[in-house]
Order: sequence, then C-alpha cells, then structure tokens
Amino acid sequence: MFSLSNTVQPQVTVPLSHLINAFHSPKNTSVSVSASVSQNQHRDVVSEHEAPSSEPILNLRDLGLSELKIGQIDQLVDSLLPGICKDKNVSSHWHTSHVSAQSFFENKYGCLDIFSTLRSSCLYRQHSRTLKRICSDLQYWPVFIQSRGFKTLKSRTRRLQSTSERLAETQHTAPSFVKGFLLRDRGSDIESLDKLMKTKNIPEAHQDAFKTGFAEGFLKAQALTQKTNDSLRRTRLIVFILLVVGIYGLLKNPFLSVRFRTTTGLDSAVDPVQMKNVTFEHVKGVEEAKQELQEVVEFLKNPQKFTVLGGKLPKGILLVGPPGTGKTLLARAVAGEADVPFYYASGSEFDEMFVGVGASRIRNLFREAKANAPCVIFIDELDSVGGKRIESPMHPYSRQTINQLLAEMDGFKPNEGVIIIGATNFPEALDNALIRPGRFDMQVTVPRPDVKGRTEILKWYLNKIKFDQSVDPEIIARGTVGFSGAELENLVNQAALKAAVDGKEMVTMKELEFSKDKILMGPERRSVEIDNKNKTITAYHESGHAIIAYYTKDAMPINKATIMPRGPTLGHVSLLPENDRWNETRAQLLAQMDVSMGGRVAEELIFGADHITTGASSDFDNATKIAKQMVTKFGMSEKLGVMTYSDTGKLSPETQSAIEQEIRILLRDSYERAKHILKTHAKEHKNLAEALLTYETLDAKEIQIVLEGKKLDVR
Ligand SMILES: Nc1ncnc2c1ncn2[C@@H]1O[C@H](COP(=O)(O)OP(=O)(O)OP(=O)(O)O)[C@@H](O)[C@H]1O
Ligand SMILES: [Zn+2]
Repeated sequence: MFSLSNTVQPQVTVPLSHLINAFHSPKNTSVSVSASVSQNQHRDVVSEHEAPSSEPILNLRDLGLSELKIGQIDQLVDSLLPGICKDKNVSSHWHTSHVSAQSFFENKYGCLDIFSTLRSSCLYRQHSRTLKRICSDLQYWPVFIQSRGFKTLKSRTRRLQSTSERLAETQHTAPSFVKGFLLRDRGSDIESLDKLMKTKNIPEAHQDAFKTGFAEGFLKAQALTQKTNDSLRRTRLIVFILLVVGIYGLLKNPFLSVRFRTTTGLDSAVDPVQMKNVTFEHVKGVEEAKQELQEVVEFLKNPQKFTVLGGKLPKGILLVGPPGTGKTLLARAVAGEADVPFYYASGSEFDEMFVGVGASRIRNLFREAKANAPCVIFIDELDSVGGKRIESPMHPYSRQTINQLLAEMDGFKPNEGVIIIGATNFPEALDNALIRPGRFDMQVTVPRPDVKGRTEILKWYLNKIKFDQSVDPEIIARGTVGFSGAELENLVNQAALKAAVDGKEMVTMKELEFSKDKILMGPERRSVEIDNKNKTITAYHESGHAIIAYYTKDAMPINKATIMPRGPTLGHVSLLPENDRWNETRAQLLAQMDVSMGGRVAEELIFGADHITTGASSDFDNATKIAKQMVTKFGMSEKLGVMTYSDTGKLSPETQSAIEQEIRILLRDSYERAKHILKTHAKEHKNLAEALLTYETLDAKEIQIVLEGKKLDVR
C-alpha cells in the first residue's frame, strides 16, 4: 500500500509496514488485540476515550527494534517520514471516524488500512498522545481521502475557489508522493460535509454516525461508478483491439471478402496442386488435343531446349470446347505429365463487385506462379474474366480485371516457364486483346468425342466398376451421339447404381441401356397406369416406326423398341448409326422422315382415320424440320435450286409459298412411302406390336427374330 509510486523510498515503506505488524503482533502487546476491528467497532469507539494507561513499552522485535520506548517511536517515525510528526497548523475540519475508516479504506484500495488498524489497536489507546499525533498527521494520507466523494454543487464552487490556498497549504505539509492525493478536493468536501451537518442540525453525539453513513453511501456509489468505468474501459479496449485487427486485415488484404473466399477461390489458386497422378492416360477420346499439348509438356519439362533454338512458345493456350469434354482434365494432365505445380483458378472468382479485388487476385496468382516456375496456371471459364470489355452493371470492374490479366501476361517472358491454360465454352465472347499473339495465341479444340472416343471413355470408366463380359461399350457409344466425357462417366456411374439397387453383382447391358435412356429421355414412369387401349395404340405406333426403319435401305439400324413410358413419351424406338454421321445423304434424310411418319401411318391403317392420336406430333416436328432444311439449307429441292434461304421472314411472298409448297410435297411423299411399306408388311407390323405388348421392350436381335416370323424365347 505504501508503494504508491516510484518516488517512495523503499526504506520508508518497509519499516512502516513492519511497524504496524509489530503493533499488531500479540507478543508485542500486553493486551490482547485478537478481536478484529470490524467486530469491535463500537468497542473501539468507546475505548478510544477510556484507554488504559499501562505498559508504555513497545516490543518491536519484528522490526529488529526491540524494546522501543514511546519517545523513540516519535524519533523513529520522524526520521522515516521527516516532517510528518512536526506540529503543523493544519486545522482539520474532519472528525475522525474510526468506525468506518477501515471499510473505507479496504473498499477503496483493496488492502488493509494500517493506520486505521493502528488507531483501533489498544496500543493506540495506551499511548494515545504520541500515536494520536501520528494518526492525525496521517490524516493527510489516502486513508481519509475518500471524503472527496461528498460532492455537491457548492463544494465544487468552493473547491475552485480554494484550490490555490490548499495547494500552498499542502506543499509544505506532506511528502511529495502524497501531494497528488491531497490536492484532490479534501478541504471543500470537508467543508461541504460540515455545512451539511450544520444545516441538518445533527447533534454532536450523532455526527460520527452521520459521517460514517454518508461515507459508506459514498463508497458504495464510488464502487458502482468504478465498476461501470471498468466495464466501459474494457469495452473500449475490445472495440479498439477489434478496430486494430480490422485495419490490419484491410491493409494486408484490401478487402476482407478475399479472406473469406480464400478457401474456395484464391487459396486454391495460390496453393498449387501437384498433378502427378493425372496424365494424358486419363484423358480419352481427345487424341488431337493431346498431341497439340504434348509440345507444351516438353517445354515445361525442359525449357532450355526451346530457348537454345530461339523459338518462342505460346504463353497462353486456349482450350475451346463444350462443357464436360475434359478441358480441365487436359490442363491437369499437362501439369501432371511435366510434373510441375498446377494453379487452378476459375474466371468467375475474379469477377467481383468490388473495385480492385479481381485485379488483385490476378496479381497474387501470377506472383505465386512466377515464384514457382515452371508451372501451369489454369483459368477455367476464361470468358467470365476475359469477356469483351464492356461496362455492365453486373460486372462493374471487369475491365480492370481483364486489363490486369493482360498486363500480367505481358509481364513475363515467353520462356520464363509459366504456361497459362485458359478454358472456355464461348471463344467468341473473349476479348480480342486476349487472343492476339503473345497472349492466348494457341487454340486447342476439345470437341465432343466421336464414337471411337466415346467407346474409349466408356471402357475407361467401365474398368473402374464390375461389369459383365457381355457388355459391349461400342453399342452404348453408338447410341450416345453428342455425349461429352462427363456425361459418359455419369452414364456408367448411373448403371452401376442401378445394378446395386437391383441387387445385381455386376453391370450388364441392360443397366447401361437403362441409364442411357434415363439421361436421354428422363426417368421411367413405371407407376403410370396406362390402359390397354392406349398401350395397344402405342405398340402399333412404335412398331410402325420400327417396320419402316427395318425395311428402308438408308434408315439407321434399329437398336431397341419399347412401350415403357419414359419422360414425356409413352414409348420409343431407338436407332443406332453405325458411325457418327459427319454428312448425311439425301436418301438418309428421306429415310429419317419416312421412319418418323411410320407412327401416324400405323395408327391410321390399324385404327382408322377417326382414331388417329396426338402422339405423332413430335414425329411431325422432326420430319418437318428435316424437310425444311433440305429445301432452305441443303439445296436439295429441284424447284428452289441450290440456294440457302436463311431468314424466311424477309423473303418475298412468292418464294415463301414456294418453300412451303416444296416442304409439303416432301412430307406428303414421305407419308405415302411409309404407308406403302406398312401396307406391304402388315403381318410383320402386327407381330411386332403384339410382341411389344407382351414383352414391353425388344432389342435389335429380338426385333429381327419377330420380323423374320420366328418365335421369341420366353423370357
Ligand atoms: N475425355 C475425357 N476422358 C476421360 N474423362 C473425361 C473426359 N472428359 C470429361 N471427363 C470426365 O468428366 C469430368 C469433367 O470434365 P472436365 O471438368 O475436365 O470438363 P471441362 O471441359 O473442363 O468442363 P467445363 O467446361 O464445364 O469446365 C472429368 O473430371 C472426367 O472425370
Ligand atoms: Zn412416334
């Protein structure tokens, strides 16, 4: 408690506390002082006036000052605290309340008030004269300073008036470290309290109690204010810390959103992924693309080989192709083959609503990549960052981002070892500046796989599951024209799931066909109750298509016929081209039209003109589309000649009607051909329809058996 500040001499603090300990020690006094001050408050007040006067000797063994006389204590205190024992003309208006002094002090300073203890001890009573003097001098000590709490408006004014007087007064009466305390409004508070007591006419006998009560109330209020202040201070500190952390975060990263997104965006870009496990082996059906990228792999493996000859490799390679064709996989394979780090970033990550964020991400990405060259940076969906630099409210800062990308691409030398691979589904949407030489100057097309590619991809994914030996991936490949690698992977996966659901041990053709139809036409609708009449109509309609396909020379071979409802259809016949058709002949187009007509012709022949259904509408759509293209696009109409008619709306009415006329003739002829075939093969038509009603689905072989007039094995 005495170590209030550094100005306090250690010699002063230690002896005084020892002194009090010594006073308190039972050995040192002949009278027991075991009762605590608080327990004996009243007794203390009383005994103060009737202190017995025996044993004037102090036993200060603890101080190493044994057998000290009272007069010597004076000297001791005087030497330790010079001036404190001297008589001063300080008139204290304050009447000491020993009842509450202790609790004042403890509440306020959190430690024992040794002076109060001193006053309440029997030693004080025994040697009252000397100790009283010490204690009254010590009234200047913080012990009584809590009196400042008696604040009134008047005391405040008084205080202002008397500040200078008190300053002078305190300067020569107290040690310097106490001055701070003394300067606080002791005098004015004492005055105001005195005044209060006078105005309230408090009798002399109750004045002590009054002061005590007042002081206790004040202390409680003080403690409350202290608490509030503390919590306020704490809140301010927390807010301050948060503010500092926030500012730091902002400085480190201009936008905090960057940090939040790092796990999905920037971090994945900045943390390279080593692609050792992905090689060209994993990418099937895109042989040309692989060949073109092979030289990039060579460059990454051995950049010096290229620099020696002075050749420049493209900085950027643009992979162009529909979704799911393996562009990302190819880029990974390039990094994997060359065994270099792979930085992945998606263009949409750079597309930000906030100014500068996209640009700063690009900067970060390139900085990291350059530090780890040779490496591959892959930017997926390049069109979303490198699209034409138009200002749009949706992408307000795209211009800045793309400029940054251009700057970064210009910023490193071609042979620095960083290869940027961009991927896009819409190369037309890219900014021209991005595809000029020196940037993405090499384009590699990644098309949808052809039948050979699809077979390879199917085999690759089939090898990852258990499949029956009877499975022919080529048949599935033939029936999945236009499927991308990702779709084929999904097909195999769905077949595996179906086999698992059906409790089969391995995947068979049936599951593969099932999942193919599901992807092409939507899920089966087994729960749909279709009445026999509708089933019969569907069976004849579908077998009508099948008969035309079977007996028309240029039609595609039949793969399957079914009357199982699926998606929006009640049944369908699927045809398989032997190969992907790059070109189609006039005969093939006419055959396709005839097959489409087969459904309606069958309905009409079997059920009569009045019972034809709406079920043929999509067949007509298909046939009309082919006929229209033959006339307006393919130059296959004698009457309209070898000419294209792109915008039929702008044509003269005569030409328009001529086109319509030609289309109509083509369709009518097709209808007649189909009718002829079905009339000719009425028996086969009937057999096939009945077989479909019995078996629901027939594959190519079964259809052939039925049409050859043989009996089907009972399944
Ligand atoms: N040619 C392929 N060979 C093997 N697997 C392929 C092939 N193409 C696609 N896949 C499979 O499909 C998944 C998706 O392909 P990927 O992400 O590479 O396509 P993408 O062309 O990058 O598509 P997007 O344009 O939508 O980003 C691959 O992870 C892979 O499993
Ligand atoms: Zn049909």
